[in-house]
Amino acid sequence: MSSTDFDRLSQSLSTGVHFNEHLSTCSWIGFTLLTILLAFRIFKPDPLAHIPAVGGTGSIYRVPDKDRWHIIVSRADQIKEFFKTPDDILSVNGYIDTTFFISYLMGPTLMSNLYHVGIVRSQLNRNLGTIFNDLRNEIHIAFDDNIRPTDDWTAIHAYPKMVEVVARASNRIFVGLPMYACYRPRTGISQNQYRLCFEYKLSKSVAIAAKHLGPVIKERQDKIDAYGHDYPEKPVDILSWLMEEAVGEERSIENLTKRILSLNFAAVHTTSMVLCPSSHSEGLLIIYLQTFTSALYHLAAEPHYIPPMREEIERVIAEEGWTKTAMTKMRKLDSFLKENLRHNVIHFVSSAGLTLKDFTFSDGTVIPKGSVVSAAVHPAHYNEENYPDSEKFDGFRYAKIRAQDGYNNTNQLVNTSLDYLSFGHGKHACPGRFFAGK
Ligand code: HEM
Repeated sequence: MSSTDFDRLSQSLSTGVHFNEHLSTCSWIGFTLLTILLAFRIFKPDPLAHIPAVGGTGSIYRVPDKDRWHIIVSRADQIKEFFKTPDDILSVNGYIDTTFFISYLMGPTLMSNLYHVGIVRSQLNRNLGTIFNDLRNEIHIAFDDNIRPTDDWTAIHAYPKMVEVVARASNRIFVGLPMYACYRPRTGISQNQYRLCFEYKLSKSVAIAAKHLGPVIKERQDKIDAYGHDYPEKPVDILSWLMEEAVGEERSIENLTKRILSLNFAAVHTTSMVLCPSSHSEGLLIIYLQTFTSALYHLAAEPHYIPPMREEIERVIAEEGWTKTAMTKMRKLDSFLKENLRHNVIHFVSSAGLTLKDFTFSDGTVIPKGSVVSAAVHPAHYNEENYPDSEKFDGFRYAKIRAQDGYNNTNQLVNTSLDYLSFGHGKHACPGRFFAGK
């Protein structure tokens, strides 16, 4: 706009003269620009045109997500390629960040520095034997508090009870007893406050959780300052390991709290239910299914599984006592839980990733940069070659395989494979599955 135009416009605005005229000129310019933009959008070549939409034929297809297309890979050899693709081409974290807006909502370092995931993968898994008694104890009390023995049948809504049990068990191991005490309803903390501790309600929740966690972190920090990281009676829990590894800003109460909340999100909402990485996508009709809740429901539907599992549990405990090793000997129980995840978990896709570069499958299908890609679970879990009579729920399917010579250590709940994708597979396979399996 020239200075004369500008002067004229200012004059018009101040006097009100010719204002409508200017307004209509601006509207025309806006309308023309919009038309050009729309034309570009409509006539721009679609980079995904070569990938058929769901309902067509093809082992790689796309389904509409709420804001983008989601590409699904369904053939076994392509799923194998999918899991082998390096992170700098297919990024799980890129997908999580662009879907859940973690960097925007929780600050950039939560995604750029995933040291808490490493802690689950190494320290937590290495210490499962040490924490086993605390975990068992907590589950015991949580069940007693939530499902009280009665003389007669009592109706219970299983899902909220399981969320509570899993949240308490997880947080006993995440932050230890003093902090965990604030979660306990019997201490007077309201149910609502309790929920805020483990639900993801962003800055307000972070602030509330930090208020509870702050004194615990401070007390531990004082001991570290006085005695170093190996101070006497140091709790064996995730908060201790986070405090050992955190550097710089990550040591702040707020940032440590965010890590704990983030792990709660990963643990609680998957163990009590299954949170598919693409659970956001209404277009995919992703179904949340309660992992252990669905196991309980299945047990109620097929109670003939109860006596053999009970017999096995009682026998193993009589021989071994309640130990982590004893758990590994309960093959029927393990098999039932694994079959439940194979058969009942209808999270249609596993392990979503965002392509950071164009990527070409060996059959020549090009996946353009910026696409979301997932592996389809159904073809893997219902493949007749791997699972004879795959449509049938066979609670002891895996126990029967493990009973064969040389197969004892295979087909366990925590084993992932291209045929079993409930915990994902490959380098990003769920690191919390060993803990969840306990
Ligand atoms: C039955 C319970 C659970 C199920 C079904 C489950 C399932 C999954 C799945 C499907 C993934 C994505 C894997 C991939 O991208 O390939 C995942 C990732 C993850 N899970 Fe779990 N999970 C469960 C319990 C837990 C628990 C208890 C924890 C924490 C103690 C946990 C921590 C994580 C973390 C940190 C990741 C991200 C791993 C990475 O990106 O490298 N999960 N989980």
